[in-house]
Amino acid sequence: MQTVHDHDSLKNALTAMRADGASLALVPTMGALHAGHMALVEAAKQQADRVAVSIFVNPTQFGPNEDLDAYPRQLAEDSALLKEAGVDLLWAPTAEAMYPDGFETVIRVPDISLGLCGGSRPGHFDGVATVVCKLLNQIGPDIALFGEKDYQQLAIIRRMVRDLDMTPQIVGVSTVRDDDGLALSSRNAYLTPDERQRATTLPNAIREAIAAIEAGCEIAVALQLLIRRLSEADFDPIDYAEIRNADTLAPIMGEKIENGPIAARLLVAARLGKTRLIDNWPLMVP
Ligand SMILES: Nc1ncnc2c1ncn2[C@@H]1O[C@H](COP(=O)(O)OP(=O)(O)OP(=O)(O)O)[C@@H](O)[C@H]1O
Ligand SMILES: CC(C)(CO)[C@@H](O)C(=O)[O-]
Ligand code: BAL
Repeated sequence: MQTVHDHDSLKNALTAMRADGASLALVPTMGALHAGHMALVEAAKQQADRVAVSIFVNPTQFGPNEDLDAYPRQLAEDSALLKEAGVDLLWAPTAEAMYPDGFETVIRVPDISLGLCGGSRPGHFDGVATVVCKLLNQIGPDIALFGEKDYQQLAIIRRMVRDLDMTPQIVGVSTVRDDDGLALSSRNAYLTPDERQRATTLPNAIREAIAAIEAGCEIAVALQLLIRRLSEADFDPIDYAEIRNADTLAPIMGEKIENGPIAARLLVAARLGKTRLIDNWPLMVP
């Protein structure tokens, strides 16, 4: 595996990797790799001849009071994992390489960024869309893979790529979970042992709400029960618990469904201690 930190080395590495006409997949990450990231790498290997992974803790997607400084950074361990997994290229740009002096362009995908994580993390998705656009331009992959755990992010990237006529195919990968159902996330490392146990309330409450809705319970009632269960497990604040159209992310809330059942997603974000957890699950709204 070749590891590069600057644009000239990246260009040379890509030219060599592409010389035989090989197809290329990109897996963008912020590092602190876990089995969720490695599932993206495995899916990438199935779908392309060569795999590139980027690791960049992107400052522009963190709000002023968020965890940019605390975010885990472990390039040596990450690099060993990627090498072991058969990754061909690790792109780990410096902040200066990504954002040179005078950098000012912003990519905004305004409607899909409204609400959900975009509501509780103002500006977050401008930072994500801009850096993903740059990563896709820098690497020029045939496909790029993203986790469904960050469902709104995936929808925003799909829309950006479509709107800007970008060529990579965007592939979504199912959420990888621990045995007890908690979605893997680099931020789970912030949880105390006690919080880690209580964190399972999040996927459990989501699945219960979905079972209730699919059995005919009113959406508003099921969401109230979900919020109550999270509060009882000391999640505070609960940033959102919403049901959205699975494709467009348009809200679905108590209106009469004319052409039901429709494919939807129940999405939740809530804080447990100092850790903000997100999760989402598919459902059919009858
Ligand atoms: N449990 C998971 N299953 C599948 N994909 C995942 C999972 N966790 C993260 N990913 C995906 O990996 C990519 C890189 O994510 P990132 O580096 O932010 O990791 P993370 O664990 O989501 O970290 P964070 O704690 O910041 O949310 C994203 O496309 C993300 O959706
Ligand atoms: C897509 C991404 C790598 C952009 O910084 C980040 O938001 C992430 O890790 O999900
Ligand atoms: N996994 C999404 C990146 C973030 O929360 O900033």
